[in-house]
Amino acid sequence: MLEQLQLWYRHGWIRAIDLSLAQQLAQQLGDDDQATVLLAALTSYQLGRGHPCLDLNQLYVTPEQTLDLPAEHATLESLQECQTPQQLLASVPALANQDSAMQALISSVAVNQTNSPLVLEQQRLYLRRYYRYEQQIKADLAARMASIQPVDVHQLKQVLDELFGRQQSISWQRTACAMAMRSRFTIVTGGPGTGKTYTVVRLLATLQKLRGHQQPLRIRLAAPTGKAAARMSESISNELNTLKTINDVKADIPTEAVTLHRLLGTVPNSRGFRHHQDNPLHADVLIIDEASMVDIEMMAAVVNALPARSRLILLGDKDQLASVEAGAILGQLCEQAEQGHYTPELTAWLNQTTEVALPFDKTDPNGESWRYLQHTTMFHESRRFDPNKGIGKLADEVNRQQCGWLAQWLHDSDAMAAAHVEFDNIRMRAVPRANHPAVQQLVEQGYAPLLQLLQQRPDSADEVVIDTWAKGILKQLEQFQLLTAVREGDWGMHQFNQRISYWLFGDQAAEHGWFEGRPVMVTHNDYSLDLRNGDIGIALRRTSDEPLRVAFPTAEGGIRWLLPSRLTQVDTAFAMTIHKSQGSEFTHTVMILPDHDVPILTKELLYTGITRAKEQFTLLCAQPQLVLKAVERRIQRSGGLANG
Ligand SMILES: Nc1ncnc2c1ncn2[C@@H]1O[C@H](COP(=O)(O)OP(=O)(O)OP(=O)(O)O)[C@@H](O)[C@H]1O
Repeated sequence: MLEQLQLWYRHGWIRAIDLSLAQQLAQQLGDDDQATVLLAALTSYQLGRGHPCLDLNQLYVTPEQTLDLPAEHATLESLQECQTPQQLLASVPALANQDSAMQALISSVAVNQTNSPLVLEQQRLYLRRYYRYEQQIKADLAARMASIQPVDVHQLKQVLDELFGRQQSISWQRTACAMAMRSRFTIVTGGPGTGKTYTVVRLLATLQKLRGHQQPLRIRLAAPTGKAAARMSESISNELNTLKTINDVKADIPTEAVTLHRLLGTVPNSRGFRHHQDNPLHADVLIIDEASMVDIEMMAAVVNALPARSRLILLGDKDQLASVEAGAILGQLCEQAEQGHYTPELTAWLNQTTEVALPFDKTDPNGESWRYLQHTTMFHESRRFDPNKGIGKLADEVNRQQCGWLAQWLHDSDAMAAAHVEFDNIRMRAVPRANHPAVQQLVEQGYAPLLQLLQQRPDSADEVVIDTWAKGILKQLEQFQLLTAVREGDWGMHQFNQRISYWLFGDQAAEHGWFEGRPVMVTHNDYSLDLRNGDIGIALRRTSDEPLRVAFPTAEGGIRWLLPSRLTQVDTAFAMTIHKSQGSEFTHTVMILPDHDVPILTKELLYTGITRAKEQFTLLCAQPQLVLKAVERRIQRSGGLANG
C-alpha cells in the first residue's frame, strides 16, 4: 500500500506531505493498521483540495469523484502504473467496505485518543488540528446565536421605515436588517449585485441608531483578500454617499476595509496572530465580505479574536466555489437558505417589524433544526443583472441546474442573440482545439488595449506620472480575462499563459521568464512582502533604461514597485483558473472548458466563472454536451460545521 502511495506521489497524484504522514504513521503503527495509514494519507490529501475532513460515506459511494483521482492531468504512464482509489482501498482487507473501515479506525490507537493525530466523528475523519478549528467555530457560533439581544421593536420599525420606506411587498433587505438586530451572528447571502453592501450600510446605520445613549459602536470591516477589501471599501463609501437619510449616524459608519490578516495582525514566521482570546479585537461589530472565500483556519482565528459580546456578520455568495484552502464554511452554514426554514417564533417577531408578513413557504414549524438559518437571509433579486437577460439569465439557469434553455443557448447562441437583443452579451464559441485561431483572435482583441497602454510609458521621471500610468494598466487588466477550469494540460491555465504570452509578445516571452507587460498573480501569502495569495501585479519598466519591476496596487490606492527577483511564487495571469478568479470581476470574462470531462467541472465552478463577468461573457468549449453534464454535477462539501 505504501509503495502505491509512493507511486501516486511520484506521478503527482498526491503531495509530499500526504505521503510523509503515511510513512510516519506506518512507522508508529506497524503493518497491522494499514487501514488507518491509508485513510490518514487520504485525509491529508483531501485537506490539500480544500476539504477539512475525509468523508467516508462519500469515499465509499464515489471514490474516484470524491478524491478526484486519477488526476485530470494524469499521464498514460501513471495510469498504467498506479492503482485507482477503488483498487487501492480494495487492496487493504480492513477497507473492503465502509463498516469495516469505520471499525478499523475506531480500534486504532491513532484515532480518537488523547492527542492522537486523527479524530473520527460520525463518518468524518479529521487531522486533529482541523477538527479543533471546526469545533472552535461551532462552539463560538452556537454561543453567539444563543444570546438573543433585546430590541425595542417599535423604534426598530421606525428606523427601518426611514431607511427602506414603507413596503408593499416583502423586502428581504429589510428582513436582514431586522434579523441582525437581535443576534450576535448574522449571514447575508446572495449573488452578485443583490444588494448585500446596500443592506449592510443600512444594517450598520440601524445598529448605530438603536444604540441609544451609548458610545458609537466600534465597527470593523474586513475581507479575505486585498482586492476584496478594496472593493468593499469602495462600495461602502459609494453607498454611504448616496444615502439621503440617517445623517446623524453616518459618521459612525467606517468605510475602510482591511484584509483579515491585517485585522488580526500577522506574526512573522508563525501561523498565529497578534489578536486572539487573550488580546481580543477592539470591535463591537465585525463585518466580513466575500465570506465564501474564508477558510476554516482563518475563521477559527477570527472567532478566537472576536470578543463574545461582539457581533459577527458574514456577507457572501453561498453558491460560489468555496475557499481554495480547506473550508466551504459559508456553503455549509447556509446550504438550504433558499427555503428560509424560519421558526414560527422568529417569523412572528420579524412580522412585528414590518407591515408585510413573511411568506408562508419560508416558515417551518421544525425550523429549530436549521440553527444557522435562523440568522440567515438570502437575497435573490439582482439589481445588476436581470434574471431574464444575458449574464443574469445564464448564471441563474446554471445555478438552478436547469438544462432546457441552456441546451438551446449552447446550440446556437448567435441565433439567440440575433433574435433577442437581451442575449447579445453572452456568446458561446465551439473551439475544437485549445490553440484554435478563434481563441487566438479573441485573446488578441481582448488584450489589444493593454498592449497599447504599454506603449504609452510617460517620458517623465515624475513618480506620480509613472504611478498613474501603472494604475491605468492595472485597471485595464480588469477589462478582459481568460478563465480556465483546469490548471494543467492543453486546456489548462499554464499552457494558455505560455500560448498567450507568445501570441502577444512573441519570442521574447518564450525566452525570458520575465518581460514587460507580464501580469502575475501571487500564489502564496508572503507576509514579509505584504503580498497575499491572489494579488495581481504587472511587470513594467518605470523608465526605458531602468530594470523591470512589478507594480502592485496598494490598499491606499497607490503603487508598490518590487523587483521580480523578490517574487518567488507567482504565475503569469493572462489566464487564471476560475478558482483563483473568486472575488474579482472583469468587464469581459471568457471561460474556456477542456475537451474532456473532469470531476472538477461542476455547476458551482461554472456559476462562479459566469458571475465574474460584468458586461460581457464568452464561453469557449469543444463539446457543449460537457457543459450540460457539468451543470448537473454539484460539489460535494465535506465538513461537520452544520451537524450537531
Ligand atoms: N433596495 C434597493 N434600492 C435601490 N438600489 C439598490 C437596492 N439594493 C441594491 N441597490 C443597488 O444595486 C447595486 C448593487 O448592490 P450591491 O453593491 O449592494 O450588491 P452586492 O450584493 O453587494 O454585490 P457584490 O456581491 O457584487 O458586491 C448598487 O448600486 C446598489 O446601490
